[in-house]
Amino acid sequence: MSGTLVLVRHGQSEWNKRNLFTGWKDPDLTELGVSEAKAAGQRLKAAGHRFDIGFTSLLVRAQRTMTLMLAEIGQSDLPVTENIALNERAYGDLAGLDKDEAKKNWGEEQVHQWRRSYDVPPPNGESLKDTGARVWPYYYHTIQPHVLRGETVIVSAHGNTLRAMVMALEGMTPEEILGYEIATGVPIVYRINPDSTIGDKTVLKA
Ligand SMILES: O=C(O)[C@@H](CO)OP(=O)(O)O
Repeated sequence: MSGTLVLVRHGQSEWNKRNLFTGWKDPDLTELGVSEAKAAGQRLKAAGHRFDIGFTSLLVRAQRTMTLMLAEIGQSDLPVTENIALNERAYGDLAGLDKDEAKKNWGEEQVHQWRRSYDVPPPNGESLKDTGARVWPYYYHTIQPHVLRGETVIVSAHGNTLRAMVMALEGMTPEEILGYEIATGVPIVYRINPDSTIGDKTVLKA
């Protein structure tokens, strides 16, 4: 029996709106972020998903997105595990800086490398590879066993932790992940076969 894995990036945060590097900082959702989370829940409900377990990070934007989605689905009592492994990539010295200011200071190409490359870490922060080094074991040891048992699993996390997960799930190369973006509040639904291959993928856009 195949299992289902749903990945959702949190709704817009205060710092997404202000264009600031966020990482492990802990801003809340904006009003738009709250609506995005509710809309994601409504789309999951309309697609008929009922969850067996949820996973999220220690950061309020991902936790609140999970709570808002589950309320829409009518599953506010779902067991949800919170783990630091799903926290956003640590942005080091960039956390709290304006993304456009950073481009002016260090140049567009350098900032793009820090934000989207596989293995170039921002100063004192994590590269995507470093982030993957904590996300992948957590996925394979803790999340995937539920999916392979045929359960339906929801993960509410962050742009770069989800990029790391998608990279592993889809077998993307470092070049392919460079151009891959994950939108806020748009569920990505994978049906996963018992041998861990992907059956199909659906993106629940508005
Ligand atoms: O600031 C951050 O933590 C992330 C996600 O918003 O930014 P980006 O991946 O776009 O560099």
